[in-house]
Amino acid sequence: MLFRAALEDVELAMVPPIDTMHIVNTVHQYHIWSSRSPGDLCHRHDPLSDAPQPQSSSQPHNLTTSRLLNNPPFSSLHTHFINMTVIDKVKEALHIGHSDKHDAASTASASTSAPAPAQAQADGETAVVPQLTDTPAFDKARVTVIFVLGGPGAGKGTQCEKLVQDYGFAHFSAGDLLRAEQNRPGSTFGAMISEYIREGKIVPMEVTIKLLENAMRDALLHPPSFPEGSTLAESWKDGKGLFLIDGFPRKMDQAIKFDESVCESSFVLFFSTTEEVMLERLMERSKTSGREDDNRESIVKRFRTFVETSMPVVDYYRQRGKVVEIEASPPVNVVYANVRVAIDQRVGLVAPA
Ligand SMILES: Nc1ncnc2c1ncn2[C@@H]1O[C@H](COP(=O)(O)OP(=O)(O)OP(=O)(O)O)[C@@H](O)[C@H]1O
Ligand SMILES: O=c1ccn([C@@H]2O[C@H](COP(=O)(O)O)[C@@H](O)[C@H]2O)c(=O)[nH]1
Repeated sequence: MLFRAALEDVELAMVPPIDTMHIVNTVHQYHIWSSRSPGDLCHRHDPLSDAPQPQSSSQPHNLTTSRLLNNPPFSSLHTHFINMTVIDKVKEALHIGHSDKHDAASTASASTSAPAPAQAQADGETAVVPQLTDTPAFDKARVTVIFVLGGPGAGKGTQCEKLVQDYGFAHFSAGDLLRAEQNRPGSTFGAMISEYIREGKIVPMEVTIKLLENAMRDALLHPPSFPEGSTLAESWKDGKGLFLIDGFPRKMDQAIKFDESVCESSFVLFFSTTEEVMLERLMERSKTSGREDDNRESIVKRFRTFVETSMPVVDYYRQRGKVVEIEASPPVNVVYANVRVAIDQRVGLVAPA
């Protein structure tokens, strides 16, 4: 079976038999849960789940997609799913269109080159479509979110590490969370994430936003500990929190949905430098990083995605006066001195000397 899912509270008879897209949307609208498996990220068994308990197979009204697809008038949808690649299947289940030229081109090429293991993994597993809300999970008066953007290898992670040390931020890299999910035993999105990362493409927003939201929730529940009464402790008191969200949002849909369903960001730290500098840094990093996308072919694709898909996000925030641009070419400590000025001015935090 290609895409098994447990649908809660829906009877077959209740699903209106209209066209294929309508059915896919209907599938998406109802709650789709996976069986859950242990994971170790941020205290969660499943970092994509916001349900307190796994779905029990004995629950009433438990309708699998396989049953749905095998029943007329849905069987044509079944055939449709059989002919799809991993990325297509996920896009369709998440009802994401092939809206931009780059995505369409990359998907087309993936459809002829999808690796067998990825296909096998997607074929045998349960689909999880994370559900995002229409209202923010966190109050921006208590939770400070700073987005950290810049091209691949600009030095975002390096600067974030220093900010964590000095200011007590919780740092979540969207790429790291995706890689952890990719490697989590039992993840139904592992193969899909791997394929997107290798192609330098942006994973469907539902997955990334849910990973970020859950990581933030866990950090608020288990805040870092600081000496009582210190400025850093104050930042995490009474449900308050300070977050660096690194390498996100990379696409406009993510930017808008994160604001809507997680928390409005305060501002964007944007690290700018040339592709030449970034390429050199990434090639150096590739000697030790073990990252499957730290190779020349993936790096070129990532650069293209950055220019075509992510720079419009930076421009969107720039038009709203929310971008602090930092020249990222100089040595780490020179860059960091400018970062500190920006943080001190914009957040009003004072790091220990
Ligand atoms: N200012 C700098 N000068 C020289 N090297 C740097 C500088 N900043 C970071 N580096 C090095 O460049 C490489 C990329 O840095 P880093 O991993 O922080 O980039 P990134 O923007 O987080 O990358 P990605 O988007 O791919 O995750 C690392 O090996 C890091 O040590
Ligand atoms: O919001 C995001 C962030 C990242 N990705 C994918 O992950 C890789 C690696 O990201 P890094 O920030 O360089 O660690 C990126 O190329 C994307 O494929 C994503 O899909 N969505």
